[in-house]
This record gives sequence, C-alpha cells and structure tokens, in this order.
Amino acid sequence: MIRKLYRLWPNPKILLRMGGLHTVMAILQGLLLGLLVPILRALLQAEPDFVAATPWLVIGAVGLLVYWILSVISTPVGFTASIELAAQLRRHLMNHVTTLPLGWFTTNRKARLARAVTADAGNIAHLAVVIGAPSITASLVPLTIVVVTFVVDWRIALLFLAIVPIAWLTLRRAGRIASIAEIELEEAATEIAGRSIELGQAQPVLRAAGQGSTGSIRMRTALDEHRETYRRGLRRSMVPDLTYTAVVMGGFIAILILCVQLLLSGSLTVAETVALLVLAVRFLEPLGTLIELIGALRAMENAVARVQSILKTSALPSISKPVRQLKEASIEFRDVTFSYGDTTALSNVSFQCRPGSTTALVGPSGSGKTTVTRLIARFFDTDKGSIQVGGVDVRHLDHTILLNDIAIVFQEVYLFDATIEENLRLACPEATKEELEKAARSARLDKVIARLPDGWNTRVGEAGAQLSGGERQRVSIARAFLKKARIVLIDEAASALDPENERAIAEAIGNLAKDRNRTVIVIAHRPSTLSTADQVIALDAGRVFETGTPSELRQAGGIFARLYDQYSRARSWHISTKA
Ligand SMILES: Nc1ncnc2c1ncn2[C@@H]1O[C@H](COP(=O)(O)OP(=O)(O)OP(=O)(O)O)[C@@H](O)[C@H]1O
Repeated sequence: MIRKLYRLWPNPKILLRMGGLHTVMAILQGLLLGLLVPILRALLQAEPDFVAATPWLVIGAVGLLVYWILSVISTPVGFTASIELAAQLRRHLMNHVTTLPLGWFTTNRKARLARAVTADAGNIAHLAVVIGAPSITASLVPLTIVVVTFVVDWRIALLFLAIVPIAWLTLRRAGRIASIAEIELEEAATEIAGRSIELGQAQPVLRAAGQGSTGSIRMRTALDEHRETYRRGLRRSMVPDLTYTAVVMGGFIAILILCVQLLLSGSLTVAETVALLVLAVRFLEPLGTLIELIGALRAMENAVARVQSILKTSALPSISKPVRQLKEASIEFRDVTFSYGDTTALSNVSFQCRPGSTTALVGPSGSGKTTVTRLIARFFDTDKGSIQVGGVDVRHLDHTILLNDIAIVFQEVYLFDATIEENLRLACPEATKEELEKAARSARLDKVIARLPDGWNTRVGEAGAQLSGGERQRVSIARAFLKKARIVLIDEAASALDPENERAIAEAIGNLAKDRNRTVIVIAHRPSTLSTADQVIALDAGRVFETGTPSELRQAGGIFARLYDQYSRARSWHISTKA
C-alpha cells in the first residue's frame, strides 16, 4: 500500500516526511510506556525507592517533552501535506488526462474522471494523512510494547504475540468485506454521477415529455441502488467487525488470567503485574482501533486503484522522433478499417484528397462519416491500414503539430461562458483586433457581432446558449480562419437552419474552400455544399460506395444521387413552408 501511494505522487517527499515523523512518535510512545516497569518496580514497594526511580522519571520526562514537540510539529505538517498531496494528485491526473485520445472521453469515463479528481484525489490525500498516522501508531506501538514486555516476562510477551495472528486473520476478513462494500458503493456513486450529467443534459427532453420535476427513471433507480448498496454493505460487515472486537476482548481476558496466575505463583511482583496490565491495555487499544481504520484503509486502496487505472491509460502511442512539420495538406486513407469495440465503423476505406480541394462526405446515418473525420484528427488510431496527412502517417506526426493545422467544426458547437472575443481567441490567443475582425467577416460572423448588445464583449452564456446553433457554427468557422488551419473538417448541421444562417454558413464554407492551401472535408447535408465540392465520397455501412465529382455521381444514380434528391426536396419543402 505504501509503495502504491509512493508511486502515485510525483513528489512523495511530503509523504515520507510525515511517515517518518509518525514512525518515530509511535516507537517513542511504546518505549515511554515501557518505562512504567522500572518506575513502578522502584515505587510500588513497602519502602518506595525514589533514588532508583529518578533516572527513569527524568528519561520519561525528556521523552514526553520530545513526544509533545513532535506532536506539535506533526499537526501542521499533516494539514499542509493533506492539501498539497490532493493538489499534486489532481495536477498529475489532469496533466495525464490531456494526453489521452479524445475517444476515451465517454459519458461514463467523464463521470469516473470527475469522481477521481474530486472525491478520490481528496480522499486519498486526506486518508493518507488522517488514516496513515493512526495506522502507523496502531501497528508500531503494539510491536514496541511486545519487545519491551519480553524484557519483563517472556510468557506474557508470547501471549501478546499469539493474539496478533488471530486478530490479523479476522481483521483481514473484515477488510476484504469492507473493500467489496466500498467498491460496490463507489460504482453506485459513479452511476449517480453519470446519471446526474445525463439528467442535466436531458432536461429539455424531459420537460418536453412532462417529466421535468420528477426526473428520469434512470436517476431514481441509481439513487435507490446506492441506498440499497449502502445497507447491504453495513449488514455484511457486522459479523466480521463483531468477531474482531471479540478476539481483542478475549485477548485481554487471557492476559489478565495469565498475569494473575503469575502473580499468585510469585513469578511477578505487584508492580510488574500492574505495569504489564497497563501495557496490555495500550497493546490492545491500537489493535481495537484497527477495525475502524481498516474500512478507511481499504477505501483508500480502492481509490488509489481507481486513480491508477486512469493514470495507466496510455496516451496515443508516439514514436521517438515524430515528424514536426506538415509540408502540405493532402489527406489519404489507405485501406483503413476501424471498430468501436465490436461495432465496425469503417472497412477497407481508401480515398485521397488533394491539398486545397474540398471533399464532401455523404452517406446514410451510421455509414461512418464522422468516424472518418475523427480518425484524421487522430481521436483514435486505425485497427488496420493507415492515414497519411501531408504524405506522413498520422502516427508518425507530432500530435500537437497535426492538431495545430486542423480545425474541426462540429454540428453542435460548444462555446465557453465568456465573451465572443475570448471564444474566438481560443484559436489564436495572440491575434490582433484586425485579424479577429477579418476572421469574423470571412465566417459571416460580423453581422451577428454587430447585433449583440456589447459587440465583441458580449458574453455568450453557458455553452454559448445566447447564440443560435447556426451562429455558434459561424463562431467555430471563424476560429478555423483565425487559426489559419490548413485542414478543416466540418460536420454541417443536418437540421434545417433559418435562411440567414443557412446562407451565411454556405458562404463561410465557400470562403474556407477558396484558399488553395486549405483542404476541406465536409460532412454535407445541403445541395449547395454538395454541388460545389471538388469530389464526393459516398459511404455506406462503413465502405466507400462511390467517389467522383458531384455531376458524375448525380448521373451515376447511386447513393449520392438519391441523397442529393432527398436533400433538395427537403430544402424546397422547408423553403415553401417558410414562405
Ligand atoms: N463512440 C462510439 N462508440 C461505439 N460505436 C460508435 C461510436 N461512434 C459511432 N459508433 C458507431 O459507428 C458507426 C459509424 O458511426 P458514425 O458516427 O461515424 O456514422 P455517421 O455516418 O457519421 O452517422 P450520422 O450521420 O448519424 O452522424 C455507427 O454504427 C455508430 O453506431
């Protein structure tokens, strides 16, 4: 456990300092108790011998002073350590998480991550201090007392030692059960965290269904399950906890009986018997507290394992000398196959996009269009085949260099609750005002900004709620201009937009495509985007079904021609209903 904790922190010096301090204190405590034997021997006689007791009393007084000083030092060290360790662990986790493939971030994993950063990191640091110190005391004080007792009477010392393995066995069993209960409880808590995220995201749907106040059934089930898991854990741990307490109490009765026998037989003096009984109490007391500590220790062990499971998740593999420059913006898929677990999303996909060209990806829902764009940005690695960007396998390209040259315009654009300027600056923090305005004009965002009450300084609200979906997409396109990304991946909104947004986005995409150094791949749903593309790749069930220019494919009468007609009909229907 100590080794695991040690490995968890990048700078474990605080942990070592604290452990060392409490080890010295625990041994000192045991030795100070041992002083009772010579002191009581000298004092508990018909004629108390103060001269013989004095050196022991002086040693005891000095020891107590040292112990007190160490306790004073250890309290602030403990507090500082707890805060610093939690902060270190959180930083360590966050640094690691930023290196993970984006595909790792599923809802469940996000909930797990939230628990690890908040609850687990805090608990590990807190428990390492609050439980670590008493655990050291609870183990080392009895050990020191056994050594001291051997000096007085080996039979009592052996009885002390005999109690340890029996107590240890029952304690292990109690610990195992506490650990299982804690794992189940944590799983139930993570489920609640996941369902809470879902409940927040699903509020509009729930309210539309008249379920806004009652909440989702899944959330209520998760809460019930958590309560039941808690009860089950308590029921299960009752028997082992009581067994352990019985062993510790039985141990004391056995020591008491042996002490009295040895006293009656003359092997022990009254002073030695009293001292040994005091030692017995101090020997058993920390053992008694171990049962309270074991649950927390196991909880800490589980939290460490959970945090480690995140820290052990490998970042995308990188080669020792990655290519650090992208010469041009061509894209090529060479026989790419990719699956999400058991779901095959792409099978033997091959195609090429010239630098400066615009490619429209089309295909029915689930045909693999989004997966193509995710693989170009290396959210995941392919199972088979390779993806070349600028003639280099993306696995051999420095990932930062790749992402610096890629801009992604998602269907649902997420904006930070900051001003519109700050949201744009994310793409290029050092951009001048002129550059910002030029990007806004190219993305047809300038008119939106002009309408906003505080112009560039208008806050866009949580997740950009102050702007419409189409306006958010225009912010995202403006970021692509600002970033001067040579590769732009766009997931065009599938749903109908108002005519102004529709026209503005079409013009903004057209402007992106005008730059002959920029390669654009657009998951297209609009006839205007489809007809202006240099080439079209039609996917079906994860395979390339047809490729060609828009006019070639319309004549071919395949998937593209069918979808083109569908989109055109939907558009004319949309326009006529609006009119
Ligand atoms: N994160 C994921 N985990 C598991 N399966 C996934 C995941 N994302 C996509 N899939 C599956 O992979 C296949 C291809 O999905 P993809 O999103 O690439 O299709 P698409 O053509 O973009 O669909 P749509 O037009 O509906 O967005 C589908 O069967 C989908 O269910």
